[in-house]
Amino acid sequence: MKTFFNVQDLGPLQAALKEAEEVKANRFAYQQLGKNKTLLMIFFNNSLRTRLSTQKAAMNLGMNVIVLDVNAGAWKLETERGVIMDGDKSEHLLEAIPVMGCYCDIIAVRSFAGLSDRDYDYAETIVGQFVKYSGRPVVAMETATVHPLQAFADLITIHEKWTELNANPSNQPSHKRPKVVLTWAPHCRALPQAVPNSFAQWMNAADVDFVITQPEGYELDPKFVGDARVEYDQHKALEDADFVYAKNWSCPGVKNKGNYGKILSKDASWTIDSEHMSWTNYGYFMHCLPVRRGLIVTDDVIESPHSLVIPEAANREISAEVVLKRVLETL
Ligand SMILES: NCCC[C@H](NC(=O)CCC(=O)O)C(=O)O
Ligand SMILES: NC(=O)OP(=O)(O)O
Repeated sequence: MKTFFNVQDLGPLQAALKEAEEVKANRFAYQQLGKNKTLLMIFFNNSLRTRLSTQKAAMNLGMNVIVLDVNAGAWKLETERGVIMDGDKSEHLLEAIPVMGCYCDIIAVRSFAGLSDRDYDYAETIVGQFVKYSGRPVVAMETATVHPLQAFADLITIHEKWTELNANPSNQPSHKRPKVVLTWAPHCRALPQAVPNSFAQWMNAADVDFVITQPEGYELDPKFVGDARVEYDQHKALEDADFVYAKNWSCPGVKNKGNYGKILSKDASWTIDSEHMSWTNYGYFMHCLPVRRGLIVTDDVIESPHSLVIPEAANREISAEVVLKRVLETL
C-alpha cells in the first residue's frame, strides 16, 4: 500500500478486519518489520487521539517516530505557487516536502479543510503535494476531505460489538446486518466534512444497512454518499438503529457552493439525548471525539454503557497499526 486515503486502498474489508483482530490479539508480533524505519508525522492542526494512537502503532511495529507540529516551531509555510513571499511565511511547501521526505520512510499528514474554497479543499491540494513531492508513502491523518484511520477504527468497533451481540443467544439482535445511522448534530463552530465523508465511504463498503440524516443544506458530497439512504427526518432515520454515529459538519456546498463551510443550523432538537436513543434498537452511541457535550450529545448518553466512544478511540491504535504494517510490507 503506497497511500492511505480511501477504503479502496485497504482492499477487501473482511481481510482487513481479520488482520485487525490478529494485530489486536498480539500487537507486538511485527516488531522486526519496522526496525530502522522512520515514520514522520506532520500536524498542521491539533490532535489528541491521532497523534498518540498513530505513534503507539508505529512503536508497536518497532518503528522510530518523529512528530512535527508545523505551527509550533517550524517555519511558517507558503502553500501557493506564484506568490512573492514577503509576508510572514519563510519557507515554501514545495521545498519543505522533499526535505521532510529525506528524513523518513513513511509520512503521515494531518491538514484540515480551510473551509473557504470548496474546489481547493476537495482537490486535496495540500496532501496531494505530499504525495507528489515527498517521494514517500503518505498516510492521511485527517485531510481536507477524509479521515480514513478514524473510519477504519469505527468499522472495527462496530464489527466487534455486532460479533459480541450475535455470540450471545439470549441477546440475539433482530437484524441480520446492523443498522448504522450517521446523524448530523449541532455545534458552535464550522467543522470539516472529513469524518462524515470517510464514515459514509466505509459504511457503504461494509456489510451494514447505512442511513444518513441531516437538515436541508447539509448534504454530503455524492462521491461519499454513494448509494446510502438519506433521510431528512432524524426521528425516522434513528428508528430501530443499532449504531448511532453523531457528528457535526459545516455545509458541504453541494446544493449551493456559496454556502460551503458555513453554519446553516444550530437546531438543538438534533442533539442526541436519551429520548433520541429510545427510538433506536437499544442502539449504541458513537463519536470520533473530541465531542462537545450539550451540543452533540448529552452527558447521560455519552456516559451510558451503550456509549462506544472510548472503544472507538482505543481501536485507533489498531487501525493505524494495520495500515502502517501494510505500508511497511511494500517498502
Ligand atoms: N479528528 C476528529 C475531529 C476533528 C475536527 N474537530 C474539531 O475540530 C472540533 C473542534 C472543537 O470542538 O472546537 C473535525 O470535526 O474534523
Ligand atoms: N478522532 C480524532 O481524530 O481525534 P484527534 O483530533 O484528537 O486526533
